[in-house]
Amino acid sequence: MNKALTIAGSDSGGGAGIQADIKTFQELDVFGMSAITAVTAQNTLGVQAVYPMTSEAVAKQIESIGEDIGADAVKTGMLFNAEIIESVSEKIKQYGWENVVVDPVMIAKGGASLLQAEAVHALIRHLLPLSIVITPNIPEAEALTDTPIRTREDKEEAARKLLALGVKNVVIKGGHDEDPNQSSDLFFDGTEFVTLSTKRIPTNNTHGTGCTFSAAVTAGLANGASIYEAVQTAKSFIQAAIKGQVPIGHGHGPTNHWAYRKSSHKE
Ligand SMILES: Nc1ncnc2c1ncn2[C@@H]1O[C@H](COP(=O)(O)OP(=O)(O)O)[C@@H](O)[C@H]1O
Ligand SMILES: Cc1ncc(COP(=O)(O)O)c(N)n1
Repeated sequence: MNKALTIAGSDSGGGAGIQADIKTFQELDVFGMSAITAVTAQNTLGVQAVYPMTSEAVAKQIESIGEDIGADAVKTGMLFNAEIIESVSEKIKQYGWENVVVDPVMIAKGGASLLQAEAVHALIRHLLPLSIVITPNIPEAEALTDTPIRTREDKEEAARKLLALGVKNVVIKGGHDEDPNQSSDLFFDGTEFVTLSTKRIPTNNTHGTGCTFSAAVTAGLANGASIYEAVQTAKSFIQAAIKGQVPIGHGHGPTNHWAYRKSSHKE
């Protein structure tokens, strides 16, 4: 029984955060568990409120899993503040977890802050060195490296800077790219750059794409895949999920977490 733990925020609307992660784990045959860092009141229109947990409450949830069940892979999403980042990092070290996927969530698509600006430094200092792979989108990669990203060369430069911070592997996701035809993610393991491209799907329903993608990478690692294999499957999973669409709510709708299972053509 392969088990994965997500340490992230709750999205009441069900499209991102903990909810997206657990749905994705389930779809990829992994037993999903959670440590909730914050409760958000959220829907397809945006984030209406954020209620962070105490760092103690987060640590306790992780201990409950570490002391009894264990985890084959762990992912982090919304961590909100420096105290939570520090206690999550401590617990990851305590339990010796190595398959750690860090999705450095900073800002929701509607603009709400999911990580306090002063916590970026704590993320870099405490958590990034414990990760096996990090999955920033373009604005997050820019914030972590102080590098504006416009071109492919900029992405490579940012990826190199992230590895210099102690990161072992990185995927810079291309959802925010200008390219109208392709959505291309750049994978870098310190030696080779590999681009994973799929056809860009014209849609507003991209709420939770980043969470879903990094959860799929985590599920792959829990199932024993290599990092690159896990990233490849995650790219197919998110492509199917965006294509599948779930047109609910009045704003940016979520992705379809069961579409990959149902699709006969896994791209
Ligand atoms: N319109 C789209 N069509 C196809 N793939 C997309 C689209 N938008 C995002 N993606 C893919 O979804 C994943 C998440 O990317 P991104 O949206 O950049 O993350 P985030 O949600 O963290 O901002 C990446 O694999 C990216 O290439
Ligand atoms: C609780 C929570 N965590 C993360 C996101 C980011 O979502 P996205 O995957 O669209 O960047 C979110 N909107 N809410």
